[in-house]
Amino acid sequence: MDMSFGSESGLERARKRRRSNETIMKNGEKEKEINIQVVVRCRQPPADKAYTFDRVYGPDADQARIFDHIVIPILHEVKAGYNCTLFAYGQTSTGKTYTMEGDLNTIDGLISKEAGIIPRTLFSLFRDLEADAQDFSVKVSYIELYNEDLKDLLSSVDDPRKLKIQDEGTKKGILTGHEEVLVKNANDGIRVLKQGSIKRHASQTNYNKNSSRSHSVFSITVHIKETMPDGEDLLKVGKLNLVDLAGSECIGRSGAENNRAKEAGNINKSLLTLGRCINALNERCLHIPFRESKLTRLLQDSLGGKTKTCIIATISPAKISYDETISTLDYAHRAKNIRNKPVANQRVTKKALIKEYISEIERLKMDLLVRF
Ligand SMILES: Nc1ncnc2c1ncn2[C@@H]1O[C@H](COP(=O)(O)OP(=O)(O)OP(=O)(O)O)[C@@H](O)[C@H]1O
Repeated sequence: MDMSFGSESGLERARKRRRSNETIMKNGEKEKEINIQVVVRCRQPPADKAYTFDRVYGPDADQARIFDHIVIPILHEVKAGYNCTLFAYGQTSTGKTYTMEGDLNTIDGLISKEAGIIPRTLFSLFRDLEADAQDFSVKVSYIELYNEDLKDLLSSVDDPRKLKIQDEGTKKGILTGHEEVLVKNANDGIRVLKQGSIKRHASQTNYNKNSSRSHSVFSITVHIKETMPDGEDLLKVGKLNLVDLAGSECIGRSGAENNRAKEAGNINKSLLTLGRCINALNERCLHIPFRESKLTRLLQDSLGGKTKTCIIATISPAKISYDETISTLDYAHRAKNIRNKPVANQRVTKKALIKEYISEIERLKMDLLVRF
């Protein structure tokens, strides 16, 4: 006998949810698969090949337009308690650092026209949080990955042993042991960013007089207090990772020799692993080679995980860069098919947060004991 007559059977409901890419989790929350967002920023688009992306910007797109279109919606998700990642990918000298950082100088406490995503994010975030008149706190961290070594750009002690990427359970891919600096306002955040940027590995290449030779991740974590109807205070936590990847380059043409050639080799190797992970995710393979580089271990949750991710692919206007441009577009096109299952972070009680801070203090004390 068909027990579901006149109403939907459980199987039919599950089928419908699968068609809409929706799963109901144990705690009753809906988990929905969404595609990674891919945006292309080009100073002159290639004429003879067609691709489909979420958005494409030409040479007339200024920093404010990129921020308003791409980042504002992501900031809403961060404030709603999601983890989000935005990363810039592209050939060397195509504008990744310009897009992510741009001009970091402020005039009378205001950002410049050429300011990129990070300074604009800090200003927009503080403006919104202050307008909402809720209790909140904002912390930032800044790390770089150079030649497969992680470095905390905000730490006064240079001890790479402190930094660890978790491999197990729900914390898989999460970095621990790095400084998280509490910032009071946007200008304070920019001061911290500038302080870290000075320490970042950069050198002159044939293509770029200030080329980033490392991958960097600037993270902004926001805690917002919410008071429940029963009077209990809960904290909503959202995080935004802003990733500036080192540029992919053709070693022969970029003039890299000796250590610089080794650097370029390492950069290309980690980007190659990132490409292999994107391909494997795209082809729905069972094994994704995340573990083969620290870059992909760090980005694991952003690719096929619970994070909301957007990739900005930057391409060159130069004819000589045609092959690299096509390679970037192919890379970005494949990334477009990756599906993430974003889940909002659980609200935490003050008690749970204090417990977390106590264990963090214990861990830092142990670190000090080991060092001295
Ligand atoms: N859309 C743009 N408008 C104006 N200037 C730009 C734009 N994109 C990049 N530039 C300029 O081009 C130069 C190279 O840009 P940038 O350093 O951001 O490249 P990159 O992709 O980060 O390079 P690398 O991978 O070598 O670090 C910089 O001087 C930057 O100011």
